[in-house]
Amino acid sequence: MGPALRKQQQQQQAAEAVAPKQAYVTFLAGDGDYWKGVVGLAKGLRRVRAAYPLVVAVLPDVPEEHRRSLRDQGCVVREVQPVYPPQSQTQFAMAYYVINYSKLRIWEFVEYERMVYLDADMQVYENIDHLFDLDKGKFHAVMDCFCEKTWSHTPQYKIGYCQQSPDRVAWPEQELDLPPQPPPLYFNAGMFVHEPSLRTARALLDALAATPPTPFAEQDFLNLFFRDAYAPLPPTYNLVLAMLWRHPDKVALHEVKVVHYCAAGAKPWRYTGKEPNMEREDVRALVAKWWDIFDDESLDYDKQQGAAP
Ligand SMILES: O=c1ccn([C@@H]2O[C@H](COP(=O)(O)OP(=O)(O)O)[C@@H](O)[C@H]2O)c(=O)[nH]1
Ligand SMILES: OC[C@H]1O[C@H](O[C@@H]2[C@@H](O)[C@H](O)[C@@H](O)[C@H](O)[C@@H]2O)[C@H](O)[C@@H](O)[C@H]1O
Repeated sequence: MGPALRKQQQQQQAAEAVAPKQAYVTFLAGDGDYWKGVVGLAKGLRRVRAAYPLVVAVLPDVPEEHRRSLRDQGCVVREVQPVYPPQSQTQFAMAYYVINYSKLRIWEFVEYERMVYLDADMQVYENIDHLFDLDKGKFHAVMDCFCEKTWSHTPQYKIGYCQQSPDRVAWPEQELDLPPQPPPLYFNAGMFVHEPSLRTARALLDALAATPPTPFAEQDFLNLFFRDAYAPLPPTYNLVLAMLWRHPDKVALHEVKVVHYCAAGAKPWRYTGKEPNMEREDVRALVAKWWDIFDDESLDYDKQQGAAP
């Protein structure tokens, strides 16, 4: 090997040695408008001086124009192949949820030791880099809420039980057609801390092949797969918007670090304010806050001279 090639290889090894082994990661599918959510997220992470890059797992159907917009915002764009659940007649809570199984590909990003996953319909308003220091071997995520209509297929919705306020409607002990215990703690799969590993990636896909799909698609599956490792985080790290009207006593908006715009009609880039609860002042303010960041050109990657997003 000539001296020039040896020098280039040493430079490459030196660069790899300092490359961050940790990153934020999100998922983008289709040629629709979720890319705007990713751009907002990249700018939001830059605004809070996140120390790590934002990786975007994109399905092959994401157009080059959208990928360019993400790269222009400093994102690391990684194409992944879709993951599908076994064939079934399952009715997903939302028909498009079937593509969300492809989120599982992020366990294959083994150039990173630890990643924080965030849905593209989320925004980070305070620095959360400390999540990368949480205990390893656990699955850190925020508990979901069972009160929205999207849960109407579940026994807990039917009796009005929600893990967010377990004392509001106690789980009946003697109901014949109900399990004797409430469901195990269940997380929202819009934000979680995970450790990429090919072994785990393989185990996830093998388990998926043997698991009949259920209404909340990969979220149900991840709750099943990580049921013994789940470690709940406070709702400040993933404010599922419905908490504002379903469990207002559990929400202190000034403490919220991450907002998840997952209620019907809440996606800021499509917001009309006409769907139920979308006319609320707190929701309007959170949507306006998202747009303030999205429209802030000073947060664009090129303006920050390559600062970490
Ligand atoms: O057409 C779509 C639908 C979903 N997603 C990705 O999948 C995530 C989960 O979907 P969604 O946010 O709609 O679920 P929700 O949390 O609103 O139920 C999104 O945030 C995106 O990251 C996407 O990229 N394109
Ligand atoms: O594919 C299933 C999805 O399930 C979850 O969304 C749900 C959940 O938050 C419910 O509690 C809400 O009622 C509902 O509106 C919302 O869509 C995740 O946020 C998303 O990333 C994805 O895993």
